[in-house]
Amino acid sequence: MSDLRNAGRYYWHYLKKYWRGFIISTLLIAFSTWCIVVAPTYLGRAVEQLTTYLGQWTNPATRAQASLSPFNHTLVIYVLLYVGDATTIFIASLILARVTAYSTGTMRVGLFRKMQRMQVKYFDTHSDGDILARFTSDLDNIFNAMNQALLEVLLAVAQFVGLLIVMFNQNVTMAWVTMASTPVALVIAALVMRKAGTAVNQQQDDIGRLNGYINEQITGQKVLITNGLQQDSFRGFETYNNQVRKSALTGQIWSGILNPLMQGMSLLNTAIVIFFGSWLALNGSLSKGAALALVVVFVNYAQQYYQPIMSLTSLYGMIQLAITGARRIDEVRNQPDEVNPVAGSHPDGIQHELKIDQVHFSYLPGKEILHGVTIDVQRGEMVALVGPTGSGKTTVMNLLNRFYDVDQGQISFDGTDIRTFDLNALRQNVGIVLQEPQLFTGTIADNIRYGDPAASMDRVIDAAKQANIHDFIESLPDRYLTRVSDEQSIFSAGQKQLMSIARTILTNPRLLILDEATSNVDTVTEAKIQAAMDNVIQGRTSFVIAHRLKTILNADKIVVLKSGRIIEQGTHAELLAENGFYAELYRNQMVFD
Ligand SMILES: Nc1ncnc2c1ncn2[C@@H]1O[C@H](COP(=O)(O)OP(=O)(O)OP(=O)(O)O)[C@@H](O)[C@H]1O
Repeated sequence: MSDLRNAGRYYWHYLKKYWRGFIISTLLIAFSTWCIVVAPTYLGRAVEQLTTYLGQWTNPATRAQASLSPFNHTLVIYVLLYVGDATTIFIASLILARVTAYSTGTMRVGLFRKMQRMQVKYFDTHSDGDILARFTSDLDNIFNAMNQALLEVLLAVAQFVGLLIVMFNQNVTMAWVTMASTPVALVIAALVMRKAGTAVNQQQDDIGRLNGYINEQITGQKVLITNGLQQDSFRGFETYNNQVRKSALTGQIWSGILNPLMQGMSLLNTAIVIFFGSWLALNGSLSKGAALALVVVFVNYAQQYYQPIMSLTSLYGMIQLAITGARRIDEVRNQPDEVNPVAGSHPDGIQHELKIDQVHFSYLPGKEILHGVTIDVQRGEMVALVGPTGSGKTTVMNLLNRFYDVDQGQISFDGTDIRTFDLNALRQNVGIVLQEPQLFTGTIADNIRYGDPAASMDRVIDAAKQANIHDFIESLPDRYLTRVSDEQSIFSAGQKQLMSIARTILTNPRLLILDEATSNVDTVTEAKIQAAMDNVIQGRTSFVIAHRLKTILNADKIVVLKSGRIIEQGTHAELLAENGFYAELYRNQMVFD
């Protein structure tokens, strides 16, 4: 039930904007219900008028008075009522289709905007496929349900209310008798809906996991092929696919069982009405004829009474998917945003020093990764972070531009805690060249000016020259206007890295973080990357996460991390003289080089 409440809140949030459309549709639907309810009375009147006409016409004495015009008149009204019903339903469905298209469009925008505000932690802990499923399968389910069910729901409600009014107008006791089975039906419906809800939730979560798996297998296809793991990959797929099949089947069974159960309740209801009506005919104060007429009328109502409920339950599978979709999208909406201080100050680069002061940090509660790390960096200095894999180098980088916040201690620019800076302003001061650079769909020029879309072509070319990628770009037929995307990249891994360096150079950051990725490129490209890095580092305060020690020999400070602790710190010469961990690491690498 809490899912239902939350879904209600979720839909209200997006639909309240369209209240006018709803009111107009509701009025139109009320009018169409009135047409349908009133039409049979005109049919009865028409039959009565035709009988009168035939009686007069067959009698020579009255034949002159016989006229078909009252009958024709009634028949026209009867036809108009049905035309009115069809037209109003058509207009209402158009309005609701518009509401559906606009509101699901707004939901998509809301979800996308939320993604941009969310903490990096969410993306680190959820698979891309699962996140994508919320945009695709969940939003599609919501769209389908709204498209098909919204009109039906409004119609069913109007029909139900109309029927209650008519029943209570006719006979209050019989109206209560007709409604007597409602509590039992509600309890049954609530129980089944609960089961169906759990199953459909499971189904959507399983679909998210399946998508995540497929996404991972597509991304890692080359690794799979190289290692001959296609069969294992397929087995993994089968496991996830079977889970989806099982939960989808369970969901369908529970959702599908509701409609037959309500049909059974409808039959039971009719039996109750016949039984009580007959008792009333035999024992009540009404004349036998009137009581019998009442039974006939109410048997009719009893059958109609469950119609709206049944039409809602036949849509239940779809509605449940939409409720689950709302839950999964709401889950994202409820994720905490990045913490951005109100009226945060703007850092003016790093005038004197950057200090990482006694920093403790854990990604997961109780599993500390950094244990009191302290690093002092003077303006313009280059610091190299060195250490075995998993020692915490990338984690330090993650803290410097607040992908994550420290648990204890602080990071400060010129004595000011970076958590007090406006988040955007802080990030404008920090440039990062990631180990796995990303390209976006667009031209090469667009990709270089990604951080500053207004940058002139001259600045783009200048950045590309400094990054040593200009000559390659010039060799392409469309040069800077060549279209690229991350999947259809024309760049090698090393060239992609150079593109990423060009992008960072263009934004002119005060603090630079380079996650060095020279290990998987040829020596010529490596030299180019090294030269580009030297260009970009010049005159800036910088952190370099170094995997190849020969690239950091000139660093002002080399910080050696091991298991989240600093074990050595100094210049290359100092650390060699110390003859500790770094010296050994260096000697080992020199052997290979
Ligand atoms: N998002 C995350 N959630 C939980 N733990 C994480 C996360 N990212 C990293 N870790 C853990 O934090 C520790 C430090 O990881 P980190 O990526 O900082 O190491 P690193 O020194 O940069 O390694 P490498 O040289 O391999 O890049 C590792 O034990 C890792 O398992």
